[in-house]
Amino acid sequence: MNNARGRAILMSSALASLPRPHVIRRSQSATAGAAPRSVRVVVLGVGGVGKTAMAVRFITKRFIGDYDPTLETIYRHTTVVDDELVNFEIMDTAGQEENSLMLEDKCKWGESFVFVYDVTDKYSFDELTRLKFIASYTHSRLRVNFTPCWILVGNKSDLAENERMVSTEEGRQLAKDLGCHMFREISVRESVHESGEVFEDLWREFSRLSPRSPSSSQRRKFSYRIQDKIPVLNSNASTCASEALKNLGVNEGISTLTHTLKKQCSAPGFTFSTRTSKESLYNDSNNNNHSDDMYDNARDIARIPEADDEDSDPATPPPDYGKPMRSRRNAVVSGSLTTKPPTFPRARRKALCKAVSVDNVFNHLDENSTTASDTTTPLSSSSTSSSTTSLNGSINPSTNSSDKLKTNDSMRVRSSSDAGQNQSDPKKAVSRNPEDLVSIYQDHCRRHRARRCESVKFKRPFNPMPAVPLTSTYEVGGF
Ligand SMILES: Nc1nc2c(ncn2[C@@H]2O[C@H](COP(=O)(O)OP(=O)(O)OP(=O)(O)O)[C@@H](O)[C@H]2O)c(=O)[nH]1
Repeated sequence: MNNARGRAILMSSALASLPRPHVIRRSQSATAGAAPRSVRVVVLGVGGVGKTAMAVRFITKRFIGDYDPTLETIYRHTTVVDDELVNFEIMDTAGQEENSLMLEDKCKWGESFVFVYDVTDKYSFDELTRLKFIASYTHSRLRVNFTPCWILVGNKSDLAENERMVSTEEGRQLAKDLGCHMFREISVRESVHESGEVFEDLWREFSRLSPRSPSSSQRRKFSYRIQDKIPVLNSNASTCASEALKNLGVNEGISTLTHTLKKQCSAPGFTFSTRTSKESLYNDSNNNNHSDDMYDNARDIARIPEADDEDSDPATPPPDYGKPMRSRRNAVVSGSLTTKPPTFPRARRKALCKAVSVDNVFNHLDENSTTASDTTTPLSSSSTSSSTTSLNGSINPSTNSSDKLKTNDSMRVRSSSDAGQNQSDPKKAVSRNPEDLVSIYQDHCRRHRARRCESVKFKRPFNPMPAVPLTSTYEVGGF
């Protein structure tokens, strides 16, 4: 009996001397089962200073070597800072955006701000005074229960030795003059950790300044306008999207997709964020080209007849693809490729809202080829990741699209009275061959990119996709 007691005492003292297990301490709300605390960060700076590179480095630890001007993107990334789970929402703004009203909207959305300049570019340094003024002024007019954190970052310090135009001292002085809480000089290219440290320091300072998170009603108030327009990427979205496209045998678009991660998927109908409403965009005088593109692409793919569409037959009711989606607001990106188009007026929404798999396209082809009618039957031909199994292994990823069907006309199915004509006209015939669908899809990618590049708003140089499948210069992944 005494022996047993002695052993128990020995064991408990041995256990007590063991190191305590590392416990991730969460904020009170997190332990209570609620979401981790979060902060919304807006990264501002002129084009090419490395905003996207910095955000992607923080999230993926990888460096983007190429430059592709950003459209807007919001990244969601959850990580542990000082034993606390933090959810970062990082808005990577377009450095070439010149619309200051849009900028005000973004500033209202943000809770903390990172101002980035390039140490080899004096202009990017000087511009920050204006950007900081807009951000400060916008925030001073809001009634919010938090204090934003401001950080000034000088990037590309690896080039400083030969090309520096802004000294470290000047950077520090500007941070002081602008009332920034911190100043950092970093090289996103050379250092894996410096980018992360910027965001981690920002979180520390923000949680010191504002121990309580901004209320959700406050957040919602500023979210709707912005998040309806800007795609949201969860930090594993790019991998899923690339995989889905690869499984479909579509190489084209993958490099854009992974390259940007950031930037919107160039494939028409494939949108990362589906919270875009055509009506709301149209009502907003600041926005036009982007919404037009999204609308046109979705319409092109689904072939929804328009009143002013030459080929459309107004008497033909839109096809019923099932129950329309109720609320786009709930359709936040969940990290996978989605083909849900933007919200349209009810009649079009009915036709557009259901993502149609490649299998369904084949079914439609079967149905329509047996229907005797003189009308053009609209078809939807976008593909979801769920459809990939049917094509797995059956598509050669290195298919050259140049000798495949090219025009959008091939997306239509004519009635049986046209069938003979279609057979003689390869452009109008619809092949059951999945490779043809891939080439049609690739063609859409190309046209979409061209249209977007022509957009005056974003001032993007025209850079058509080569017909040869691209190999990415780097890989984004590891989320
Ligand atoms: N040498 C060097 N190049 C960098 C560094 N950070 C980014 N770059 C390069 O700078 C270029 C622009 O980077 P981005 O991250 O696309 O710039 P951005 O500020 O997002 O530009 P916009 O999208 O136009 O707003 C890319 O070619 C990057 O590879 C760095 O620390 N050192």
